[in-house]
Amino acid sequence: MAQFSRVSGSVGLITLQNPPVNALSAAVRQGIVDTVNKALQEPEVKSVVICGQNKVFCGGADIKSFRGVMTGPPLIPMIHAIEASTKPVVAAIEGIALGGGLELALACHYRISHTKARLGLPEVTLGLLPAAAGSQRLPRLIGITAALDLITTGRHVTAAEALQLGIVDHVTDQNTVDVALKFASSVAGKPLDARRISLYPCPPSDDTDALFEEAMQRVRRSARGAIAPVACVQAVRAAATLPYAQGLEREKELMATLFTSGQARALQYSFFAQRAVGRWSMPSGAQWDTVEPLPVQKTAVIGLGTMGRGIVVALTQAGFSVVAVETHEKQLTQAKQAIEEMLIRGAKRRGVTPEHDTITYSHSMEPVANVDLVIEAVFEDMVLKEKVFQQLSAVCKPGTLLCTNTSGLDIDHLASKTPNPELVVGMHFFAPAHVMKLLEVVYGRQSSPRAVATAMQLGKKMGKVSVAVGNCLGFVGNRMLKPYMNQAFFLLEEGASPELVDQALEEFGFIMGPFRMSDLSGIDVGWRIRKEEGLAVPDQRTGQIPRMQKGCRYSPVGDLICEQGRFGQKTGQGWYRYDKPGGRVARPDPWMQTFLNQYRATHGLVPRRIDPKEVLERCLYALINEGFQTLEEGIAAAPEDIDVIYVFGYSWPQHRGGPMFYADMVGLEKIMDRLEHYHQAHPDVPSLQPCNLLRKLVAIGSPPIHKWSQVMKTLRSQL
Ligand SMILES: C[C@H](O)[C@H](C)C(=O)SCCNC(=O)CCNC(=O)[C@H](O)C(C)(C)COP(=O)([O-])OP(=O)([O-])OC[C@H]1O[C@@H](n2cnc3c(N)ncnc32)[C@H](O)[C@@H]1OP(=O)([O-])[O-]
Repeated sequence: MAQFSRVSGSVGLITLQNPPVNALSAAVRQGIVDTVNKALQEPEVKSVVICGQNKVFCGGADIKSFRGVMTGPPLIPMIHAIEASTKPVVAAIEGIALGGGLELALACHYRISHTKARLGLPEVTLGLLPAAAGSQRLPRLIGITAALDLITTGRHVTAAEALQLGIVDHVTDQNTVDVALKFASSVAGKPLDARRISLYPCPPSDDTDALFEEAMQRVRRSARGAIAPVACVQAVRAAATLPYAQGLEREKELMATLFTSGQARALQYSFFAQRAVGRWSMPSGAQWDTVEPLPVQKTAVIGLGTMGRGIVVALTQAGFSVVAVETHEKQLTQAKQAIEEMLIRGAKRRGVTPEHDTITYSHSMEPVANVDLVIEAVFEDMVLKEKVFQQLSAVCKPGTLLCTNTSGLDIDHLASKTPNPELVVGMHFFAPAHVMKLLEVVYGRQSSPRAVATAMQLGKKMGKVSVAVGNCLGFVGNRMLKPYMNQAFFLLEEGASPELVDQALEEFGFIMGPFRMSDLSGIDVGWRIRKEEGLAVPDQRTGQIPRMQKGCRYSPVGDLICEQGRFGQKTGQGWYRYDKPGGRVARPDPWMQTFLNQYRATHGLVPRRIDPKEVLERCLYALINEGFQTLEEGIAAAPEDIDVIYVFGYSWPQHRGGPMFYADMVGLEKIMDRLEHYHQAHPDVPSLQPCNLLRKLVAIGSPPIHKWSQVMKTLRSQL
């Protein structure tokens, strides 16, 4: 809806009303058409201000309506009527002006913004492009290069940057609507042609072709197969090369190719999935809106290795005081320096002053006595973690939450080492912890709902996308990664090369395939865990690591190259070779080919040609099958949880929605059939055997993903 009121005699005020973000639903669009007509027809009204209810201008088109039949007045004519108005129209921008919201403001003759407002055209993040003339007006207003940056990245700009770019005419920290009303009456009757952006020529560039060629290459490199960024470049090119009306037609054509695309569906699913995971629930029935989090101001981090340092930085940047504990003096000094440097870099990037004085460094636990929450981030060793939890239980004040950053060890076991297991939860950050958005909040059998609520709220305050999951080995993310990695190893045994496997998954959209990722994070990390699990241990009789363990196929290729000191980037050699230890550029290594040929010969394996399709199906379907298993067990509450974990923690390409959304797109029956096909070929690999939940969903006709949660409820009760 939109409300019209007359203010100070001659200014008409139009207020958009559709909380929480005044999205341009059919009713709002109709309201704008009606109120603009009213303002233009009322002779007393000399100028108009458009603002949004609740100090929020407009969050753009109503994303929730995209899957339905579009009703109500179309956006473009509505927006054109504003620009064509003979009375000046001023946009009073508070909170946000995003997508169609900014396009609405660009049709106004003047834009006044509050200092705290954020503006942008983020349509590309939803698999779309600015389709209410934004791709034609913005380049005309701020130039091609700046417009290309905002439209192909979808990034939000601050009011200060919007003023500097020329998107807004004035920024105020006063009441923006009042300032806009005063301004509107001051420009009443003034000529407006010079304020109609669609009439502006697009500022010329030295070499338009070269500029767009370079932009297209850049966008294609970072898009990882996403189509919307490419269409955005094409739309802006239309603005630079065509008259406005033709450019608008081109914008419409391009939007039509995107609107119904699978990628747009995936990205919009991902948008709502990110919001859905915030509405967490536990098997006990406790959930996000029925549990009050505990207050947290003072925090502590125990262990200042790579993860601990990142967590200290993330907590400090979120405004918490931190006690940073590292028992090794030398490690403490190095950590202090590293943390300070990260804070300075972060502050520079955000244009703020670095916060240093809220961190207390200590090599003893004493200063931890009065904190509200502790995050343990010591070496991934259970015995060491038990000792730390016992020390914390002795030092901390009653009611202090004890959180562990373990990436997969048993939360219940650690909790059993403390007098208050209800106050123990996992907070699994992803490296680098001050950069990666994902946080797995892991509840154990005795974790209290308040402990979970507190960890989830802390994650949100740290700017993380937090997902609540149950306790099991590897939780959700790492647990699903195991069958994915195993398939990658098995494919090497059967004839593939690391390059072939990685290329198939990188063409699918992953930033890095399993072997390049493993070289980055260190192949020895997995090797140490496999040794602790008793897998990577040679048989005393044969001296070889058995290829069948507990009746299941096991591939020791990763263990064998670690035994040769090939840990990846950090040693300059891993699955690939690098120019030096710490090198980043992976090059195929002839040594690897020789090693794999010898390994196959040793184990009587006859290599065969493996096509990328098989790589994708075996690695991704095994991972997806494990995902269904975690849903079946209730470790993951809903498919959205898994998909958000994989998009924000494991670089699953967002334009493919996530593993479970992808499974829905591919078709559950096909996934099950292909798994059965590969399981027949590899009966000693249980992770290829379709799990019950997948079978049941197929048996009842493969309902769409948004129906899975309700099906799971009944199925879990039957399973
Ligand atoms: C023609 C035109 O060219 C094209 C085609 C378009 O215009 S395409 C649309 C372009 N617009 C966007 O991309 C902006 C998308 N929104 C956001 O980025 C963020 O929401 C936010 C605005 C920065 C606020 O963040 P927040 O953290 O304060 O709260 P929230 O939890 O995110 O949001 C609060 C609630 O509002 C809902 N919501 C937010 N934006 C919405 C929108 N545009 N449409 C419908 N619902 C929306 C959201 O789902 C949540 O609902 P619920 O979960 O409570 O039920």
